[in-house]
Amino acid sequence: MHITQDIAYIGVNDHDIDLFEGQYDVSENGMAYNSYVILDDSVAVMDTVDRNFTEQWLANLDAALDGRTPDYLVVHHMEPDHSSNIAVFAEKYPEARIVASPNAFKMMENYFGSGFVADRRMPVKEGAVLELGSHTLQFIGAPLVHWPEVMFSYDAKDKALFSADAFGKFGALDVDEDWACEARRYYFGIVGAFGAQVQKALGKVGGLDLDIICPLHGPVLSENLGYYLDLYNTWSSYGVESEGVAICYTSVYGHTKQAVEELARMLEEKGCPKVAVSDLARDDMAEAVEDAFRYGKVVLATTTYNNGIFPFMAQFIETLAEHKFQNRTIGLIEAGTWAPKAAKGMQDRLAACANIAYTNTTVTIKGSLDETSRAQLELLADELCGIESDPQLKVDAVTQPTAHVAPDPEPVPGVRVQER
Ligand SMILES: Cc1cc2nc3c(=O)[nH]c(=O)nc-3n(C[C@H](O)[C@H](O)[C@H](O)COP(=O)(O)O)c2cc1C
Repeated sequence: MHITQDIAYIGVNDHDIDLFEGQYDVSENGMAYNSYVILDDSVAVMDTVDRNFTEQWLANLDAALDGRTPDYLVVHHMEPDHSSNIAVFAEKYPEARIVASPNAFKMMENYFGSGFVADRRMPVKEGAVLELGSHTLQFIGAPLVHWPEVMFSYDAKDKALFSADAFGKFGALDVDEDWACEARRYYFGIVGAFGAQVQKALGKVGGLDLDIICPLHGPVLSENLGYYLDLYNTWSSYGVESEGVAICYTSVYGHTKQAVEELARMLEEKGCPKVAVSDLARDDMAEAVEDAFRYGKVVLATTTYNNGIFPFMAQFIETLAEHKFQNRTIGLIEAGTWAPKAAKGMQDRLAACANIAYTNTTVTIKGSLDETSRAQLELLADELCGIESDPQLKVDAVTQPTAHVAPDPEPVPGVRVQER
């Protein structure tokens, strides 16, 4: 498939994969491993593909070469889903030179043995160029987007940016689906922790005259590139992409779930533009992470669990913190039967996240929902929707001291309680 007159697509679709990078569920729509070839006076192949698709990729390459021989293999990223066939390529095309960052060559030795292609290496650094004829490749360092060795390359003739994993998405190319949802889940899962480095890379490409973005996963982007660049700028600066509330919860016996459902209904009734609800034990946690980054307000609802918080919520907050979750407003709903303390447990873990604001209202469910906790839910919904609450609601929401439970009655002399 030709992308431009001289740039051909030679990648493959993977519908056998269930978990990408060992954790992201792609069992429904698979993955694409993209590879390209620039056919000019010289021929440059841009990255290889996953080791499970060697034959198909070589056949695609062969067809695109149409009898020609590659002069270069340009390696943008060394993750095995792109680098696994470098050794196969090097053996099949012994004259071709390998172009990559110095760090990439170190990784090649780790994967393919010391001295690998030592006599055919072309290490390139920031700003280096490779003349192919009418096409000139300019190399742009993009370290930690998302591995240390990553680089982009820019072809001035076709105004094409080869962007490594940046601007990629989950999903094979023979599946027709919305780009943003699976690109957002992919970004926050895989690149999310490296926002500062993505910002730096965006700064380098911002001034380029771009017509095409050729990522290593997902479709080639060739229209309205500003939409994609703006999204990457929002995501990598940890900005709020959409107005709305993400509610992420856990519940064992349904009481916390009931509170979440009542809160979601209240938010919708009060005009909240979007309420995204995730059950952290049953839904895809990567989707919940995506929603937590997408919206500016997040409600975390969980049960007190052996004096701590429920494991899925602990894992979720840890994942958010690992991905540099920040700049958000958080509302907390805690459940407990005898000593609710999940709110503190969640806040202690969220202390690792920067610039987190908490709502004034925390909802405490002791056993099951009652008038007080329902009033707290209403207060929380008002606050999240920017609505001034009825003063009476604030009174109703005050947790009454626990009704004094009378001690067991003293045994009446002479009356024996039947021991079971
Ligand atoms: C294994 C287990 C441990 C719990 N530990 C506590 C606890 O330490 N303190 C407490 O107040 N409630 C504890 N609970 C009760 C829950 O916090 C919660 O009140 C109960 O599960 C009802 O909420 P749910 O219907 O949303 O699950 C525990 C529940 C379970 C299942």
